[in-house]
Amino acid sequence: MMSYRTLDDLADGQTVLARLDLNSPVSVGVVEDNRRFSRHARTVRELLDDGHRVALLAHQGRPGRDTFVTLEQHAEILSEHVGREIEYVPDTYGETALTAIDDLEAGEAIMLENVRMTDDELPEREPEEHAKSDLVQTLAPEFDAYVGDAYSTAHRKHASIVGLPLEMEAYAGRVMVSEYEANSAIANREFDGEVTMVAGGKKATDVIDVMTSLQDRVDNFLLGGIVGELFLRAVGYDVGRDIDESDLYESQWRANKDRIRELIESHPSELVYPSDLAFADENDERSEVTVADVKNKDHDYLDVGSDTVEQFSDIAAHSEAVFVKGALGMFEDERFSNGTARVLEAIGRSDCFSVVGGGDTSRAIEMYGMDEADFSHVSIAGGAYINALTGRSLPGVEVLKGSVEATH
Ligand SMILES: Nc1ncnc2c1ncn2[C@@H]1O[C@H](COP(=O)(O)OP(=O)(O)O)[C@@H](O)[C@H]1O
Ligand SMILES: O=C(OP(=O)(O)O)[C@H](O)COP(=O)(O)O
Repeated sequence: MMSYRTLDDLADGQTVLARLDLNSPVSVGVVEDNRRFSRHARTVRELLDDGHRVALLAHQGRPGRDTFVTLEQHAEILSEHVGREIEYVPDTYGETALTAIDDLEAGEAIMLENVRMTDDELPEREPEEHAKSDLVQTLAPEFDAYVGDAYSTAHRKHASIVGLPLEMEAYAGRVMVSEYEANSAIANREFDGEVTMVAGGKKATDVIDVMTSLQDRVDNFLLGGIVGELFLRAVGYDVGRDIDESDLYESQWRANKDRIRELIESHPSELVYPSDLAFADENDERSEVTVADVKNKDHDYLDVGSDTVEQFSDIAAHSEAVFVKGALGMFEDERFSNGTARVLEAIGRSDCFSVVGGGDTSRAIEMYGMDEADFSHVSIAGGAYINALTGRSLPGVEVLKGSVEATH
């Protein structure tokens, strides 16, 4: 359990600065709604229903990227989820922002401007350093309390994540609590029965970080995606290749081949390889082949095959806990969704403790008609989820634990 204060400890009638993570996909300048809005809406709605005066702080993208936009659309989307109007303020901590904060009435919320549009936010610095910044020194005195809800940014030492809570009475929001407790369960090995991890997707280096860290805590690593292709290569089945101009296969092989070989040598029985794969045949339809029958790299193998799905589903169904990082196939193309969707369904049907992490992978749940409630927890974090799985520190969590005496 994380030692922290929560909204249950917040006194009545406070002026609250709440840091959310509403960082979203942006296509041609349009911010896409996603589960980060619905999740953070719970914290915001609770603060408003309890009569607090609320200013929201969040970020979008990074300078120089096409996802780096204002939070005007975020305020509109969040208002829909909260069911109350949240006024967008095109300023973060200047006079316009301070006036808007001062004008807040009980039960009202405003959305301050993208905090990454300030100079103080982004440099990775120690909390004590960030606490001295203009951003922190200007905003902190305007509020009674800081609510840290941005779990999916908690791996960043940014001013609004680690500086503000050092200068204010800090509380963990509902997203922070649920994400931290679910995602840390595997690192703390809170299970007696079999623990299984679905290790897939295209960010192989991240996944291999997790596998290396959890190698003594996980009983079955179900290998798929590019991760599965890399492990198959290490045992003599070189079936993978870079698709189009992507450099996801060869570069991640070079970067990880030694660690892959170390895992194979130290934990051979925990590694469960795909026994068959799927590809698009000459009619552009899904076709399957056993790994042993792949003669040369004449296809892009974009999913695990049906025999693999059956084996993985059975292992997952008999596990006490299952953690998912990365998809088993290129599920966005329905022809290659079988691995990801069928194994997720098997996990959802079982009574195991299940956590699905990663922005892309967790999207498969809605895409294939599953319900988030089928799983113990569906994380909205990517990097922070990796840190939690590997037991690495989350500065945004540590500062909440340290800033006030523990009450939980
Ligand atoms: N065999 C494969 N080849 C290429 N891409 C794959 C393959 N299998 C899965 N993927 C891709 O992996 C992505 C999901 O994994 P990843 O991005 O690593 O995880 P997340 O973003 O959920 O943390 C999906 O977008 C899927 O298209
Ligand atoms: O989307 C985020 O991280 P994620 O892609 O690891 O989930 C967070 O908002 C952090 O964003 P950043 O990786 O630009 O610091």
